[in-house]
Parts: sequence; C-alpha cells; structure tokens
Amino acid sequence: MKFRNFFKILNNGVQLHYCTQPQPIQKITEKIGFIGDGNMAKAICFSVEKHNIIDFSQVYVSSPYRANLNIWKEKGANISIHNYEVARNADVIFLAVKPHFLKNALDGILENNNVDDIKNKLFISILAGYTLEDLEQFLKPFKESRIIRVMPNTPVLVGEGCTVYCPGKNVTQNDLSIVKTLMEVTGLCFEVEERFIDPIAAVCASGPAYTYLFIEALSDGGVRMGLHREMATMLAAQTVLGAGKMVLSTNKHMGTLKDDVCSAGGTTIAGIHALEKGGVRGSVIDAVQSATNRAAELRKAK
Ligand SMILES: NC(=O)C1=CN([C@@H]2O[C@H](COP(=O)(O)OP(=O)(O)OC[C@H]3O[C@@H](n4cnc5c(N)ncnc54)[C@H](O)[C@@H]3O)[C@@H](O)[C@H]2O)C=CC1
Ligand SMILES: O=C(O)[C@@H]1CCC=N1
Repeated sequence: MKFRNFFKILNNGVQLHYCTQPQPIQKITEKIGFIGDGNMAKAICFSVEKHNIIDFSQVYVSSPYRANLNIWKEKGANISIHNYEVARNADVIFLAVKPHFLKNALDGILENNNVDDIKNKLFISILAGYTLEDLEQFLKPFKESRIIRVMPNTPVLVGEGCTVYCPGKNVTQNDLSIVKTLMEVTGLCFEVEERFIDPIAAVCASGPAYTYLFIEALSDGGVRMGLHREMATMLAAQTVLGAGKMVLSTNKHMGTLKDDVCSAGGTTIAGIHALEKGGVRGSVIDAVQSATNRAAELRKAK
C-alpha cells in the first residue's frame, strides 16, 4: 500500500490532489528489460523494486561493460553483454542508452541474431530528443512492437521523481497501465502530448542538475559566512525541498511565497537584490531554452 499523488490536467496545467487513502499497488508480472545500465536505468529499476512492484529476478539488463553490470547481478537481475538477450527475454524493454548510442545498440541486436524472436514487445524510450517517429524508424525491424516515450528524472530513485509519457501507435491500455504502475510509485507521473516532452525534459529531467548548482552555491554561501560544510549542505538541501513542497501544497503563487519571506528592509530582500543583480532568473530561463533547443540538435544528429 502507498499514498499516491493524484492530479488532473486543467487548462493545460496540472493540478495535484494528494490522496488521503492508501492505494493498493499491484505487482507487474511482465519481464522488464533495460538496454543500457546507467544512471537513469538504475534510478528507475532500483526505485520500482524498492516499492515491491517488481523483483530483480524478472529484470534483464545489458551493457557492453560487464564490470558495470555486477551491481545488477549482485541484486539478482539477469545480466548480459548482448542486447539481444534482453530484447529476446523481456516483455517490456527500456531503451536507456545515450541517444547517439541507440543505433549501435539496436544494430547489435540485429547482427547474426534471429530477429523473429523479438516481436510483440513494448519498448519504453527514455532518450532525450528522439521522437516517436524517429523511434518507430529505429524499431522497424521488430515486428508488432509498441513504443511509449517516457521522460523521467533521477529523483525517481528517491520516490520524488517527475515523469511524463506519450504513447505511440498501437499502444494498448495494458501497456499504459504498466508504465503508470511502474512510474507512479517513483513520484509524479502523467501523460502529455509529445510536443511538450522537450521543454518538460529541459525543466525537470535537466532540472535536478540546475538545482544541485543552486544547493551547492547556497551551501558555499553558508561556508563563506562561517558555517561548517556538512551543516550548510544539509540546511541548503532541506530548504530547497521545503520551498518545493510549499509551492506544491499551498497553492500560493511563488511571488507571494517570496514576499512572505521578505521583511521590509530586512535580510532576505538584501539577498534577493544581490540575486537579481546576478541575473538569476534570466540565467535559469536561458538554461531551459538551451536545453530544449539541444534536444532538437540531438534529433538532427541521429
Ligand atoms: N540522466 C538523466 O537525468 C536522464 C537521462 N535521460 C536519458 O536516459 C538515457 C540514459 O542516460 P543516463 O542513464 O544518464 O546515461 P549513462 O551513461 O549513465 O547510461 C547509459 C549506459 O548505456 C550503456 N551503453 C553504452 N553503449 C551501449 C550499447 N551499445 N548497448 C547497451 N548499453 C550501452 C553504458 O554502459 C551506460 O552505462 C539517455 O538517452 C538520456 O537522454 C532521460 C532523462 C533524465
Ligand atoms: O543531459 C541529458 O541529455 C539527459 C536528458 C535529460 C537529462 N539528462
């Protein structure tokens, strides 16, 4: 049992509803594969397993580097250096390589292998940039495959992720239910139109990296003013967590929440003045714009 976040889409915005009753969570019986064993594959799989949605015995994972696979083996997953083994054995296959390695990863499946073994699979792509149309081209050799484009972020590992998804052609209700069951336990998760995926990736898939910079800088500021590092970092991180929760749960505008902190002639407004002089808002908006545009560049380079 777990408390889930519920939400509905209102006028293109998402409204969160926190559920007060624990919801029964069903286990997934399908075999789950990961082609690519890196940061994002681990974040998704380890989190989902922790929530008892799957067991490692039903997980298949491949990567060319056996040493990296040991951590999966120790947990009980089925590992291989051949992507074909994952594609053949798993029912649901996460494509979790860097975009520029996808062609190579799929070519490895096709070389000298029986492609007829790989049909009727649900592929879940977490790749930045590549559209459903691109993915359909890449996956053409695999008969009766269905594709869902999913954009997660690394905080899924700690159950505070943001994930959006967009189904491709022929995706079934059962396929959608698998994605929802897997990802809803890892944080916020909802369906979007594909045109929103690149900007969403720029906000919340890349967003943790921007936020770590801010937390580090806040901690540095504390150290500059005489706090010990450990304490400064703990306080900075908890402050960002708390501010995020305030935005999500009070329904107040960010400007109002900011004003609630700024006393007239007080300390905070002096800090805000310094941040504005440094162009913090313009820099963050530029970051989201650059990351969104970079997704289109990745697509062109495929
Ligand atoms: N890291 C993040 O925060 C997010 C990443 N993504 C997407 O997830 C995908 C994976 O990113 P990360 O996990 O960060 O990268 P990563 O570099 O940590 O993991 C990729 C893994 O793929 C493996 N690999 C390389 N060539 C391969 C091949 N031919 N066959 C099988 N495996 C191969 C590597 O050994 C590596 O462990 C990317 O496409 C990225 O766009 C999406 C959302 C967030
Ligand atoms: O930086 C990247 O390309 C990936 C996609 C979103 C987060 N990390």
